[in-house]
Amino acid sequence: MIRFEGVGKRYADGTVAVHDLSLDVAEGQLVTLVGPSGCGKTTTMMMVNRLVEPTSGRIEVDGEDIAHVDPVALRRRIGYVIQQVGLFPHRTVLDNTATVLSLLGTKRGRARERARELLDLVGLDPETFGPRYPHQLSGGQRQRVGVARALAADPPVLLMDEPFGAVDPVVRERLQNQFVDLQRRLRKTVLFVTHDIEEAVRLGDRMAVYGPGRIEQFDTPQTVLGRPATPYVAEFVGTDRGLKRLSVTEIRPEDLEEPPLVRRSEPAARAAERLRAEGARWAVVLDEAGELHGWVGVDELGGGGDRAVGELAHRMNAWVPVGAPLKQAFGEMLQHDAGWVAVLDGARFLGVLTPGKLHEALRRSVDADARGVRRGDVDFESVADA
Ligand SMILES: Nc1ncnc2c1ncn2[C@@H]1O[C@H](COP(=O)(O)OP(=O)(O)OP(=O)(O)O)[C@@H](O)[C@H]1O
Repeated sequence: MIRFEGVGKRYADGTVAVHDLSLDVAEGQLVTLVGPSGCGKTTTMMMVNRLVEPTSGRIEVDGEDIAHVDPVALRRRIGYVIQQVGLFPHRTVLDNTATVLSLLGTKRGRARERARELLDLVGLDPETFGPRYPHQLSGGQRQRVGVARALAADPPVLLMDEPFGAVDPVVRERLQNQFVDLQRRLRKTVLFVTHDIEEAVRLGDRMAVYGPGRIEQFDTPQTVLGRPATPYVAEFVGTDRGLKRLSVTEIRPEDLEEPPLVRRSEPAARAAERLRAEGARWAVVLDEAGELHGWVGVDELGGGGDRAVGELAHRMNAWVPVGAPLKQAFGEMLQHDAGWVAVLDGARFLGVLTPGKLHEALRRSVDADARGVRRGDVDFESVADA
């Protein structure tokens, strides 16, 4: 959708901001451009909507060489969100959002209706926030208006230059999560500039790591963190890149361990006998529908006679949905002081994730057929009642 072919930019004073850049951004992908200050990220982005003209190479948007496209027509297809949101101070939030549509000739009533939809889309109640003026909003809310406004003309391409840079870390994380949700639905082609490695990792389908004037690595966050291409990238992503990978690797069903299982309605003594024969010391307790009820120790079952397992079971609060990041599973383990977490698909129990399996999943994330993966030993000893 966006293609850079040997693109360079030398400013009039001789500064080479971008040197021989080649990069392909596929349709519907979000690519983060990350790197230290002054490495050419903003210049790269501004060449796409022709606010800056390249001095060499060519840039295509949707197969068209943009050097031959009228800049105004080009910008209509490209939403632009910047850190200094640039809202009109004397216009309401609703009018600010509708501005682009009005400029494009949309009738006033329709433009305002669409603006309401857009505010709703970015999580701002149009009734509450529409009539307000920009100074009556928090920084995070202003940024959301900026996103709504950029989406107004429904452009297939979005350029975002440190859009969440000016807000505090808590608000920034909320904006990021919300934007991830939005992007999942809208599937725009997005170039997103940031100097925050966490943000680049969290948001990007792919990330381009910039060194001075050139790209050092262009790959998925998992690969950049797991296999930095150069010492420069390794240093840039940080010594805690292993931890960062936990937040970008999802739990898959094949990562899971199958623990011993008992039914809630099973008589305790019979369950104990069966589990002892299997050499298990505890088991996960499921109800009749296969949903997680809790866990129980074999010794507790042993004295239970005819009572149903369910009466003796402990509740299990350490669980995560399948597809959640490994970081969330790790967090649950720590919070509940548990040696494993249950993984659910909706309410259905799928299996458990153990520290060993978590380690395997991390390896799998960079190399699907990693050889020599150590089998994780399940440490059922350390299960604690949550
Ligand atoms: N109009 C200009 N004239 C001359 N040099 C410029 C101009 N704009 C940018 N530069 C220089 O080009 C280089 C790249 O700037 P650019 O803004 O693209 O970097 P960046 O990676 O976006 O930085 P930051 O993260 O600080 O925003 C810098 O050395 C900058 O000083």
